[in-house]
Amino acid sequence: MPTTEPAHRGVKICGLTEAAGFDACIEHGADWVGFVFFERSPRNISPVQAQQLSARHKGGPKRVGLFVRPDDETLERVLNGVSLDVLQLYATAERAQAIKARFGLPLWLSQPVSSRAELPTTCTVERILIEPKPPAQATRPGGNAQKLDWGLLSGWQPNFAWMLAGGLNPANVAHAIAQTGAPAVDVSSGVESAPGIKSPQAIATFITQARGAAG
Ligand SMILES: O=C(O)c1ccccc1N[C@@H]1O[C@H](COP(=O)(O)O)[C@@H](O)[C@H]1O
Repeated sequence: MPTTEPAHRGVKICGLTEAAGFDACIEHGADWVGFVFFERSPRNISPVQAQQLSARHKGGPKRVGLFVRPDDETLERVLNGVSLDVLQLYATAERAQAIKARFGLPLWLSQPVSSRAELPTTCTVERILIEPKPPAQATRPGGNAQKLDWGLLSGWQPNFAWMLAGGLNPANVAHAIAQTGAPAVDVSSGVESAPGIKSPQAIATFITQARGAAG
C-alpha cells in the first residue's frame, strides 16, 4: 500500500486539546497531530474544537483523526466539522476496508501485540500502528501510557509503513527507536502535564530525542 513517508523519522503527537500543545507541535515540526474522537478518552475533542485548533496554522503537520470502532454516522459528523488528512482506526481490517471505500481517506490501523507471533506480515491500509494490548481494566484501547516489550520487534523489518506507539516519552523514545528501528513514533500520555493537557516543553524534547535517535 503506497504511503508518503517523511524524509526523517516521523513523529506524531496525539490527543491535542488546547492551543499551547498544538502550537508546540507546529513550532517543533511534528509530522502529524492527532485529534481523539472517543468519548471515554480524557483527550476527547469535538469536531468544532478540533477545527478551531487546526485553523491556528495552515499547513504543517498532517491532521489525524483517531476513532474507536466508529460507525459511518460518527465519521460523517466529524468529517463534516473538521478537515482530516488521515483516519487512525481501532477496528477490524474488514471494517477499515469499508471505511476506505466510503470515505476515501488514508487509513492507519492499530495492531495491538503481546507476542512476536502477533506481528503483522501484510498491510492493507496506509500504515499499521504497533502498540501493546491495553491493561485488562482499561476503559480505552490506547492512550494508557503502557509500554510495549520493544524486544518483540528486534530484527522485524516489514515492507510496509508502520509506527511504534505506547508508553513512549522524552526519556525513553531514543532507546525505543534504537531497539526497534521504528521509522515513526506516536505519543500521547508521555508528553502531558495532566491527562489531556500537553506540555510544550515535553513535546519539544520528545521531537528532538526522536529525530536524534539512531535506529
Ligand atoms: O489517547 C487516547 O486517549 C486514546 C484513546 C483511545 C485509543 C487510543 C488512544 N491513544 C493512542 O494510544 C497510543 C499510545 O498512547 P500513549 O502514548 O501510551 O498514551 C497512541 O497511538 C495514541 O494515538
